[in-house]
Amino acid sequence: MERGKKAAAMGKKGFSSSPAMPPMSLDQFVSTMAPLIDMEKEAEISASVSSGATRNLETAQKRGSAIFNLKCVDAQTGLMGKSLLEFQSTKGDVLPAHKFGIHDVVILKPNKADSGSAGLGQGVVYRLKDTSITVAFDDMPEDGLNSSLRLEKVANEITYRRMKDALIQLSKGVHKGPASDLVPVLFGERQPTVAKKDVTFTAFNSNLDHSQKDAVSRALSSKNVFLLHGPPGTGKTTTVVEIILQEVKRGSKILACAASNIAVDNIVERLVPHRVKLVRLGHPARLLPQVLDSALDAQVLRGDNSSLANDIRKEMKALNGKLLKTKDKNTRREIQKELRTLTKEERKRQQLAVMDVIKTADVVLTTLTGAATRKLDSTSFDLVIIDEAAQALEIACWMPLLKGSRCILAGDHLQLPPTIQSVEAEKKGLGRTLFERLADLYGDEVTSMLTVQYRMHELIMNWSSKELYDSKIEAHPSVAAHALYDLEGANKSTSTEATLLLVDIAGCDMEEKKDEEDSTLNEGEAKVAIAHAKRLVSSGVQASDIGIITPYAAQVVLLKILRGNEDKLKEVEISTVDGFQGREKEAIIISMVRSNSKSEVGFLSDRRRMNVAVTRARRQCCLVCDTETVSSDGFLKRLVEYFEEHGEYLSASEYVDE
Ligand SMILES: Nc1ncnc2c1ncn2[C@@H]1O[C@H](COP(=O)(O)OP(=O)(O)OP(=O)(O)O)[C@@H](O)[C@H]1O
Repeated sequence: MERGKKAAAMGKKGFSSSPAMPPMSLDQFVSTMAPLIDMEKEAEISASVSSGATRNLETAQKRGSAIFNLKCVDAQTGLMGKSLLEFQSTKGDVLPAHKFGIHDVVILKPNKADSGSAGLGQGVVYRLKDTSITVAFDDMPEDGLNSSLRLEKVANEITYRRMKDALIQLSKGVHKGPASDLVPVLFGERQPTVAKKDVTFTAFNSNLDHSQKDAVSRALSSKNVFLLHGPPGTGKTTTVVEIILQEVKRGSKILACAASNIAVDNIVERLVPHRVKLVRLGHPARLLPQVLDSALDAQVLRGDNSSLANDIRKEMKALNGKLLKTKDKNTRREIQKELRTLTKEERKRQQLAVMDVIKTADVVLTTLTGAATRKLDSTSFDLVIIDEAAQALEIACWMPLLKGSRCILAGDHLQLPPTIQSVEAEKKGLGRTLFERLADLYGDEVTSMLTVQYRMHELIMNWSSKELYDSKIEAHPSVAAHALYDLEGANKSTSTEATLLLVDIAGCDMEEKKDEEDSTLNEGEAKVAIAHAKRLVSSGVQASDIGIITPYAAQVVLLKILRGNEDKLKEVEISTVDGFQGREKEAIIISMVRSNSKSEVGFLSDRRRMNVAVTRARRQCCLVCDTETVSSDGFLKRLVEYFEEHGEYLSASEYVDE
């Protein structure tokens, strides 16, 4: 029987978020993915300013891939010699709507420069606020900083090149590489195996719950592949960290990766107190300040080979000085020869310094793309661990996987998948994750689900647990009944008492609209969401404990405008649902936006998006929506009914005029 069918017949799965797909062979994978990567690359390039498609700068601005009319308000040196420049709008407070993200590569140009011009410098977005953007440049741009400026987003072609390389390596066969035993298992040609005897261990973290302990034990027993399924708030990263510590104790060399820099840094931060020998690879501007000490650059600077390289550089400087003063041909030739030798030696010393650090580390941590760096070319690992694996393209996971003989993937395919720009590539399966594919292929045989959650009040959790996790999740007693008014400084009031609150805009004349970019927004609903945030703050809840999230980008901009400069609400975080994955707040206000006579709900019906939205809340979840419109979708109807049954119902009219 084919493996996928076999798993189904044995009742091992039923946990895919999309209809079960037939198992995929290595050849099929390579031939399907190659054109899809190109499509995705094209889609990203055409959305960036440098492409012909957006030569028109006005279009670039509309699309959010350029920010115009900026002024440089601060310039500092930091981050191992990088220059940090902060920009604000010359026109007003909040930056115009844009699609810049933290860590994006950008080019700085004079405001009116041609679209094809070289610009003043290229850098990496280091910090992003509503009112300012900070960029890290390798060198301080020499001039032009006093005039009006713009930033353009650059397509990140390196990632695509590296993914393509990984695909080529896979297609050539990896018979002799470190992953030679792993590849057949991940493509269903060979069964996964586990240690004959259960592995017992003494946990470093004495608080691990039963499901976490069980998962660690099964991970340690796995010989090729293990999936750690971590629903919201269940301590997935806590468990990953315990697995890493146990594996280090066993003597394994580990490559630990995640799709995002922040997830990698989270692991680094939690490993550092255990004095693990680790190194974090990556551009310093993309790392959290608190992990910079673990960065490769910082460790290289501390190494012996690096100080030798420094001595050589000093010698070269002296020789260059001599060269400038010497006219005699023979002496010049000799100095030049010596300089060439020293240059080679210096490069060699630098490389050795890097190799030293990587060789002695028990754990190397980097993003998936970072794992394809040449610095790791000659290093293989006993274990590759990928966190956030359900948010990563499968082909991206192969960059680290090719370097290891065993793997552990952690994630939750019932939260949002990776973002894909090309609609065509998405339709053809680029977004299907390895986590999901393996879950379909092997199911429970290789999977453990964490079942105790440490974030949400029981009422918030129960909806998600029942709808998506077969009612298997339980709330830890420390959070099961926690209320907003238990927070320091908060009072018990009608606004803080409810755990679930449904604010209905049906019949309140609050129809949705489209903005110029065709994104949907709803002003009435945005006002209600802000009004509820105000009520919470008036009841003593800290603004920084409140988050307003919405599926639509245009609604985010509108909410930020409506909040304005009100000091009281400044710290309230406003974001898209997708941008808030992985985060949490004590109180979450969800603005669902859709309100129309055709009962169209668009992408609200993606259960993974609503799962992420609701499960960001720790003590209160307030759903602002048009119950008539959204109830046209069966899944959303059940959500509304759940809130009606277990929470408090209010009409939006109660918030009008606030
Ligand atoms: N066994 C435990 N006992 C007490 N608290 C725990 C335990 N496991 C996890 N937590 C707490 O639960 C919270 C979430 O843990 P962690 O960051 O590991 O979760 P996660 O599953 O990676 O998060 P997300 O839901 O965002 O993916 C943290 O505050 C953590 O300290």
